[in-house]
Amino acid sequence: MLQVNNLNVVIDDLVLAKDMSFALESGKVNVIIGPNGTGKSTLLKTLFGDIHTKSGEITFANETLQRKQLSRWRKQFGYMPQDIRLDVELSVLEVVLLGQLNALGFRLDDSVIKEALSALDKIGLLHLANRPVNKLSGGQCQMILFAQALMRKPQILMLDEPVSALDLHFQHVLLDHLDAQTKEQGWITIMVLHDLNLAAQYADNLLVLKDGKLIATGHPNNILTPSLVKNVYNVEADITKDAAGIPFVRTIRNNRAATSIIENKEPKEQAIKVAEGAF
Ligand SMILES: Nc1ncnc2c1ncn2[C@@H]1O[C@H](COP(=O)(O)OP(=O)(O)OP(=O)(O)O)[C@@H](O)[C@H]1O
Repeated sequence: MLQVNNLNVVIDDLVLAKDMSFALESGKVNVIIGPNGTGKSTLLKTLFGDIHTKSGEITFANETLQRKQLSRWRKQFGYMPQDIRLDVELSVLEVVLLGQLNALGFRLDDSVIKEALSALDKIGLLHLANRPVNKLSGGQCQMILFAQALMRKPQILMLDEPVSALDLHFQHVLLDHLDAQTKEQGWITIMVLHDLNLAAQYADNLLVLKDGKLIATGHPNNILTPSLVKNVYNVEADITKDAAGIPFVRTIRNNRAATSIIENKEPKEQAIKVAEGAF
């Protein structure tokens, strides 16, 4: 169980976590949703120990996150960041093997290479094994980083918008694989998604953030409602449920661009003046 108690994070006067408390269970896929800039990536980085907390406590398996013991804490994590550029002179296979960096010796064990090749095979990318990663497409890089994260065999796996560059087929390959591995291995998986329908299909538990606050948490079948979507994104939505009770979110166009320009005229002019004053 990963437990977060009364977490507060403030950076440059921005409140990015406000009195946040939640508990995440093993073998479950947890999906964080919320508007841009609301603190989703910051929360992942905070759990990883990358960001100082103002107050609060983060515990996992009877251990509390402490700055003195960061390297030990981080060994429990696999982390696939939002930035998917792979600007290194390495082959795909070498990048996947880096997921096992802690265990690699001077001589590579055949079993480790087989495992990396098998990871690529399972996600349908074995044919890329010897290609240089800096020549891959954005979506291919994202899949390779996913294979690398799986190689770590983490207890807690965090993925920041892991399907942002993927086509429909690979979105489901990645998420199906992630869901199966999470359940099979008993991982705590935490990922950020923007697509509410993917979140509804794959989350065992949704964490809904707004302005640094956890405003709702629970199974998508129970908490994904038109009023939640309106409250979080200021977008109207119809939500229907399929036979399994999984919500399907259809958002409704409302000529927002035209109205928001008129509504925000004054703040926009003020912002231009402030920006001009900076030069
Ligand atoms: N180290 C930092 N220094 C200053 N500001 C930061 C820092 N880290 C994050 N922020 C700010 O905190 C806010 C939240 O950032 P964060 O990346 O957590 O948002 P997010 O919810 O993941 O957004 P998105 O959906 O756009 O990826 C942003 O305004 C960002 O500029």
